Amino acid sequence: MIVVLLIFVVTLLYFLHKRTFEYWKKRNVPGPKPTFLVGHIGESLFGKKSLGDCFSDIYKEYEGYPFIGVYKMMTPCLLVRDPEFLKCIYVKNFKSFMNNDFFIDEKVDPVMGKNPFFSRDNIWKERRALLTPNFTTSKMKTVFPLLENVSQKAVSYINKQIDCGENCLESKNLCTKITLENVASCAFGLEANCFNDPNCDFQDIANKFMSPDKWQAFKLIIATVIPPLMNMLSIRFVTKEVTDRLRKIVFDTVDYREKNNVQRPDFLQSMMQLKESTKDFDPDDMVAHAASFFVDGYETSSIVMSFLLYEIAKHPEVQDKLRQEINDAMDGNGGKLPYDVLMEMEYLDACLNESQRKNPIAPAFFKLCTEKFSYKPTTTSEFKDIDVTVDVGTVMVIPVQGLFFDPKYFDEPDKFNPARFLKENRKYDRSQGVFRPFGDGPRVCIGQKFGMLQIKAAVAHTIQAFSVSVNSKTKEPLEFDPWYMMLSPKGGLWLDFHKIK
Ligand code: HEM
Repeated sequence: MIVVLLIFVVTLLYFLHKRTFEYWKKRNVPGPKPTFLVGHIGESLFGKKSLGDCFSDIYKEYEGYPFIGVYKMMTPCLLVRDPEFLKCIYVKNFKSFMNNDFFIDEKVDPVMGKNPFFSRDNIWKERRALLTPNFTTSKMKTVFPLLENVSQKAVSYINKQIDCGENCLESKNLCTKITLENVASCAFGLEANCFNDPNCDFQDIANKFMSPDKWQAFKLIIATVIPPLMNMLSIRFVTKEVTDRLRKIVFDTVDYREKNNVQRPDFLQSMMQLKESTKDFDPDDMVAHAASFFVDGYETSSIVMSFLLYEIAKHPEVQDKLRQEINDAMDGNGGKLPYDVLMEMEYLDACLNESQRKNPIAPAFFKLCTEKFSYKPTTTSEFKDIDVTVDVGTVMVIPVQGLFFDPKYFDEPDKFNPARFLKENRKYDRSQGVFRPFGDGPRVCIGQKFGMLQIKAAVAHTIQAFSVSVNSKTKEPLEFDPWYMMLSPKGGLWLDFHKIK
């Protein structure tokens, strides 16, 4: 009996495998041979490679092809190499690709479920429209003094560490303190106290939310690889404990402001106004959006900032040039770095771009096809002349890491070379617009301005005050934790700080 059952199961699996993995073959789309059940991401599922590396390797192998048929376990996905096709996905034919291949039901996870990143269709449109006014240039100018204040506190914190004989700090740890202080101040109008108390409330919430522990990493893998399982198994990104703590922070602060008639130029104030002026915007929406701002605002920016400091530390010639630009800007502005001046610092901008190119925090994105779409490379394109029709429900893989390290678009891609992003070198630019660290089109990162501003402010003040070098505790060449969906270097990025006299 058992043998018969076994033969039945094996036969069933064989036909399932054959049917699933013939999807691209039937459509004449080229691609590597998939592995039983795991498709092309087996090495990532077993922790041997990151998901970004899996797709980047396929990207390299299929040089000259505009797209490649791959499988995320048993889900057919189209990995897109052609920059023209990418433009269609992000901008030109946005209607066909408007959803991310991530979805969190707000009934399961009331904080992340209301985040635009995890929302779909018209609900996404409504939420995006509601939040957009909080991220305009004029809003950034309003919150800038709050960010400047935190940057100065970061400098005092590093100074204090040095005075206590501690020159060596872990970059991500330092940058998380900075971004947590920023979002606590800009989202809730509170001081997080991360520089004085390593166990402060916000740091504790952050540790529970996003620390690359195995369970949180596993949740991210499920959300990326089999998104529907998150809802089927009622898995929450933000645990009930963290949600309740964030809710208490928001309600206590709102209560205090209402009783004391306090007005502050921050995100929470905007949410309070929305509660008053918008039908169907209830206190839970206010909590979810303020909490989302907190969650989105600190982690991505702290990873980007930590790599920028590391690259600057590793390249003394870049550091000298950057410090010169900062000092010149400060000299011309009474020892200060006002918003407009910071925004015009070209070399700082180039360093940030180059660091994001070399260390992309999201090495692959996934978009969902929502309306049938056909693509054929143009006759002038350098890609092979093959076409494809993408059906509704197909997952599109944007191989960010593959594109950012392709020598066709970036000379000597392994080299940290900020000069490639300077205006004077634009005439040599061959990148065909593939550099999109914040995405593009209607779904571009809503917090791009805020993220860049907080990184630039903190890095400029730090580099002005300290010379930075890499400490031997950093394990080089860097190796990344394959379980963590964003970039997490094993052992951390340890940097030495020395006061500039
Ligand atoms: C340097 C830091 C950051 C990076 C590299 C980054 C990157 C990204 C990327 C790649 C996307 C996806 C874009 C797409 O789907 O095409 C995204 C979406 C998003 N980001 Fe950011 N982000 C950063 C900072 C922030 C900050 C500071 C906030 C808010 C305070 C934020 C809020 C969001 C939201 C809400 C979305 C979803 C937008 C939508 O789907 O409409 N991000 N981000």
